Amino acid sequence: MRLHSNTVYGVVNAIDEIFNNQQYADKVIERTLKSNPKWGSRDRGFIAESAYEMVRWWRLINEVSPTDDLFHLFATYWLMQGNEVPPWREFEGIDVDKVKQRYEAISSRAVLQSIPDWMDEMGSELLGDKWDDEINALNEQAQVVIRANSLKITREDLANRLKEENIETFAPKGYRDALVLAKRQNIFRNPAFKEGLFEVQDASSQLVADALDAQPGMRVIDACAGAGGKSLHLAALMQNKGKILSMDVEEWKLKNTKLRARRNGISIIETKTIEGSKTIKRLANSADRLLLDVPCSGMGVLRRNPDTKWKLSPESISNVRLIQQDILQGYSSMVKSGGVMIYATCSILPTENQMQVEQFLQSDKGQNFKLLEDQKVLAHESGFDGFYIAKLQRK
Ligand SMILES: C[S@@+](CC[C@H](N)C(=O)[O-])C[C@H]1O[C@@H](n2cnc3c(N)ncnc32)[C@H](O)[C@@H]1O
Repeated sequence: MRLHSNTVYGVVNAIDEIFNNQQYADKVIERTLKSNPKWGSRDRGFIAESAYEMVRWWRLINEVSPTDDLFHLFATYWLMQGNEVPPWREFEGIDVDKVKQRYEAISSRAVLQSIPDWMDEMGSELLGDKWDDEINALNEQAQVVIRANSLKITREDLANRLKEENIETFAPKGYRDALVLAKRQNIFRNPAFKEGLFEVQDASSQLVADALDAQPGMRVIDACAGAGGKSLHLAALMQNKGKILSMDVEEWKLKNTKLRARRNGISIIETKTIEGSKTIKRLANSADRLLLDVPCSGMGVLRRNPDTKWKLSPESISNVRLIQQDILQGYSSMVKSGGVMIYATCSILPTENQMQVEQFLQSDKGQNFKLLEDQKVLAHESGFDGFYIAKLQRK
């Protein structure tokens, strides 16, 4: 593939923003693409993919590159992808053989997998034999998965409709509404998306609403609803009958939920910003089903958000674990006796998952609950994101 200097500069500038100005990768890439409307879809694809891959392999690239100059780092990345580097002034000092030698001399798993040492130690300690395969899988590029909005279309009809537009998909087994795109592409501009026929949602994430077993007519609370991905899925499973209260501490996220609900043809979602413990207390014993899709480290979704590797720390994981336990303790009272609660994370770490549930069950509040089942979804076993889903019932 031939390199073009304007797009390489685009990648290098984006990387500069991400690492030297501590900006979020997805926001920087979105801004870069927006500010250059003349770039065609190939150029956009090149910039987004190269920037994400450089973020993913940042530690390894830095180890192998002759210097920390951003063009040298880009050239190292480019060579490591099996490409050739053109004789540009920016790439002077790059010696292909030396890059190869430096790469071959590395034996540390943390460097080869391009993760911080602490993350490798934590993963190995908590996941044992499974860590090697898991971190390998978490470094792969994520597939684009969509969920057919069953309120408007069946999965089969959606697949046929996309096929008419030359978008090939396949239906993974075990996920009733999921379709995987055969080729990665930006699907948000597709008219079917604007008509609310599908949402982009990983297959593992689609297991969460399914596990809650919400029936039409029920009263459901999604207490950490964010931009509403799971609320929308719940509404579809409930055939848009009953009531879903989508709550979050961040009001702006709930605004997004409302917009998405309208596009999806959903009328049963009401949103409420959590102002404090009073908001929760007022809802005691009110829900047939309660979803706690809690904030987490995101260690199960590193494929989608590779910059998480560089933003997390053992301290930030300890902090989020405190919030998770607080949410379990404080929010579980909203479910009625006999009702079902799901505790879910997009993490693969047992400390955020089964150990949190065990701690809850051993606490005073947890005495009222029993664990029905839990799913520990690992990326290397499922082929999709890493998730944890525990189903508990209030006695
Ligand atoms: C994993 S995300 C939720 C994703 C969302 N359910 C979806 O499917 O798109 C966790 C959410 O919890 C919210 N959050 C953080 N602390 C919270 C708290 N104490 N109570 C409720 N929500 C909280 C965050 O703002 C974030 O939107």
